[in-house]
Amino acid sequence: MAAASLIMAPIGPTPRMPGHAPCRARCVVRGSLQGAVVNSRTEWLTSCAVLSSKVAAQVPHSTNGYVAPAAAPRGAVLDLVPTRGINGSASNLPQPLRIADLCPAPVHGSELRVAYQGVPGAYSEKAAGKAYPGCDAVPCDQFEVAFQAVENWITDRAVLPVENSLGGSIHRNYDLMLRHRLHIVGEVQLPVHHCLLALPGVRKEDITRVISHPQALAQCEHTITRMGLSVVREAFDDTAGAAEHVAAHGLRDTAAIASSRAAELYGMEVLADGIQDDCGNMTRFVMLAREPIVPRTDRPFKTSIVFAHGKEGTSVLFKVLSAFAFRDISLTKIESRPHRPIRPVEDANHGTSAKQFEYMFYVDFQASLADPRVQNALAEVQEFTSFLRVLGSYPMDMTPITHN
Ligand SMILES: O=C(O)C(=O)C[C@]1(C(=O)O)C=C[C@@H](O)C=C1
Repeated sequence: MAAASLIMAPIGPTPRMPGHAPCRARCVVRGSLQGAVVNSRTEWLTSCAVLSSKVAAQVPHSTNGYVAPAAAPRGAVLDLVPTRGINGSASNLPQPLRIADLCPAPVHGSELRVAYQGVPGAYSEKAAGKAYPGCDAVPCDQFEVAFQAVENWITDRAVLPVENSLGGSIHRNYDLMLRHRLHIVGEVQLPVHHCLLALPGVRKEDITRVISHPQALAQCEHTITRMGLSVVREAFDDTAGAAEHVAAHGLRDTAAIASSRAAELYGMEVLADGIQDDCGNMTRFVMLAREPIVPRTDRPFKTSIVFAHGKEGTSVLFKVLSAFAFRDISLTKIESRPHRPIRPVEDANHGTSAKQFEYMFYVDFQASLADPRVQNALAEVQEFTSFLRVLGSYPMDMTPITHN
């Protein structure tokens, strides 16, 4: 266990943030409901509020790492600032903690609050329900906000997409996992079945524009072309948000790619069903928490790590991968992301100097951190690398997938 505890050490629990409310705090609703105080969870949900951040260094024209759409401002935006002390008093002075504030996050199921990116009807909301049946799914307007919601004790978990069988990795979430101190505690795979939605009475011939999440547009690219629609495609924050936008603005020349649940929620009609380019279209989501779970060996586990090449020496990537191969540990995924600083490379023979990208490597493998083979492999990997972090060791999603 020595290797594992050494590696896990820098990722301690996230402290409860002073000045932030525990889960059931009252919150200020901004936007069109500015100044209103949400008194109950029901009011919160019916206001269809979307958690919004004061994200430091936020890129103004980029959402989810994609080029921003010409999106309408959200109607109601929920800020993370509590209006009252944690005990409900009107004072801004720090209030003493009560027993209730110290209650651990509820275990699996009811009352667990789970952050997801998007609005109700988004696939991520469905993934949150699959991961934690009966949970309170809390919509967030950006991935970053979902991370902050967990870190600041607004929610107990976040469920976020990391890869899709057609579109590949959702890089933004890989970068955010590195920047934040949350732990992967599980994964869920969700079949993604897209529909083309329009306002009631609108025909396919009326449509000149299709809007959706960039991943959804990419997943339906060929089908939309094959349907012979002469449309421009525009990126939107999330699939259900695109449907909500068409409905809210009465856009009769615009269709949205979203789920059939989004159609029901926003009063849209399904013009075409199952428009994803592959009927096996699937997105993998990870569940994130403030604390890691205790790894076990009595069921299939996956472990996700990230490391940086960094140290001098050759064949680092080869050596790292060999550490797993020699121990018969199957890798399920490897992803590389550029990160700063870019390294200057001198060529002594030609007297030139060039700059080379440095990378973070994300690796998933099919074994538990409690397995001695994994602990030995990681101890070895630490020898070759300048940075190593275990993002989580968690049960694999083994539920049979049914595509409808
Ligand atoms: O927009 C949504 O509905 C989402 O949940 C986001 C998202 C994604 O980020 O990939 C999730 C699943 C689908 O692959 C399409 C979009």
